[in-house]
Amino acid sequence: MSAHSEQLASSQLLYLFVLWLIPLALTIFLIKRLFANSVSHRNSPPSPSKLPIIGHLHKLGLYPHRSLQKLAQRHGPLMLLRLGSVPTLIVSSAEAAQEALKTHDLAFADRPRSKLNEKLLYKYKDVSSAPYGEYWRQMKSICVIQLLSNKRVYDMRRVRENETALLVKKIAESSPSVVDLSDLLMAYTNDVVSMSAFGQKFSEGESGRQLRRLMKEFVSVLGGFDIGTYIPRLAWFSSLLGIYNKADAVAKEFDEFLERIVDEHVDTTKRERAEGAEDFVDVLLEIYKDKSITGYSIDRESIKAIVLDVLAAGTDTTYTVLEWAMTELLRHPQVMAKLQNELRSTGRKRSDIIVPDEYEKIPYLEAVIKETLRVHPPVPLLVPREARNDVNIMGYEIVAKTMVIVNAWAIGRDPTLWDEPDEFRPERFLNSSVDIRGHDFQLIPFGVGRRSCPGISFAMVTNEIALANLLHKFNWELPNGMKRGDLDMTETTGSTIHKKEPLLAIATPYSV
Ligand code: HEM
Repeated sequence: MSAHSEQLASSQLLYLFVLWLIPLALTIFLIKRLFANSVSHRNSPPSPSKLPIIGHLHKLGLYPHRSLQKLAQRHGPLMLLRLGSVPTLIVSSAEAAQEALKTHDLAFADRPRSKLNEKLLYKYKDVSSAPYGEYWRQMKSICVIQLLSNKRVYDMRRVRENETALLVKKIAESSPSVVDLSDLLMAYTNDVVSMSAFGQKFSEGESGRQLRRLMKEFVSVLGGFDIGTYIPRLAWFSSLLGIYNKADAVAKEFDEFLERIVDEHVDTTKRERAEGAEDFVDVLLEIYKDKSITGYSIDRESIKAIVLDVLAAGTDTTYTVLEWAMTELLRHPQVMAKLQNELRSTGRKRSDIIVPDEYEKIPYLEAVIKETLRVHPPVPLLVPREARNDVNIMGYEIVAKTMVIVNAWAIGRDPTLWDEPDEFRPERFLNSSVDIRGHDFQLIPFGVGRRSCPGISFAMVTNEIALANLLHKFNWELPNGMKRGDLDMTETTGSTIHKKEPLLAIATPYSV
């Protein structure tokens, strides 16, 4: 979802606030030094100099993945920062990521708590923020086995095929005018996710309008910066800004929306069931009614929390890949031409919707998507973890409750792992076994281990079918004589990184 401007405004306001704290912090720092006793330190990872109260918060800047990469180049692949009062381990190399996420997967399998997560995510009853433990294990296994397994994702192919056909139709009808690809791709991914989750579209009708507005507000509040998370005694400032009241209001309205969805599914006569497959709410209600399916019961709140997770974790992230892939293809016409040749050389009819799947692999298409995930991982710092106990990692002692941030963006651009890491060159994946499923630590856009993303297959097939058809059926150029070097690559701020300016392009239907 796009909440760019709100996120930017709130980030900038908070950033100014953090800057205002610097003189205060410096004064306290000097006073403390005057009275300081020598303190014994454990063998902690290297840490840049910090300020009292805010610690290293001021070093994050508007693009933390970039600032942290620069810091790691000076201080090493394991750094210990203090974000306010929160000790935070920053992991910036493939080797360190393997140590943290594989060797010590269990120790780092928790998520940090925050007041905003608590308010917006049903008191941590969703999968992504749930504390590590039995409840999380049950919810995660419902996602992995019941909702997002390869079989379920395959069974839901009609939704993807219909939405892809619609996307192609919209673009063909707009030709030769300029199309806002960002807007179209966001509508496509959001509709695939919401149709799969509960059989309704984001882009249509009154309920779609409400959902679009709600998601925008939800992402803006959840992705915004809450100083109270890092400096609890300054939580009053977040209250003053109205952040917590806003979170309560959004949570309440979202809950009413999800209640209605669940009610409509309970009373199947009230809704037209999508042809063919069940949606996620149907599956969750079956488990709710019959605990023998999973061996444990779930309540109504868990159903709503899982659906909310799917919307929050699945829409923005999936769309971002398509937007950056099309941006890079427009910047690299020779890559686009090579992909089009591959797609068009197989003797398919122009009107057919191409459905790449496990039976029909399209190697260069896969390579383009992997390269996009390497250069533009949608969630560059993954989702923060938290140490469940004291851990010794690469000779350093990490204390329980330390937050862990893995800079997947920096790892994907590490020159010791990748030739010309800033270049978009899908060929690097053609004769390589490096994959995105969390076994190759130089490419981990979906995370690794117990807490890794359960939506990989869903996201990959949703992106592959759309990209294959956009490139098979159309030739693309930039509008108004724009040169490819002029394409604005500025990123948005926030936890999921989009292109800041919408991607505009002209499509011409391809004819043999
Ligand atoms: C390109 C698309 C996507 C990307 C890049 C992505 C990335 C991620 C990342 C980095 C994590 C945290 C992993 C970790 O801590 O190791 C995550 C977790 C998660 N993702 Fe995704 N995701 C995507 C799509 C999806 C989709 C489509 C769904 C659901 C339909 C989904 C559902 C989740 C859930 C529920 C979690 C929490 C897992 C847990 O805490 O155990 N994601 N995702």
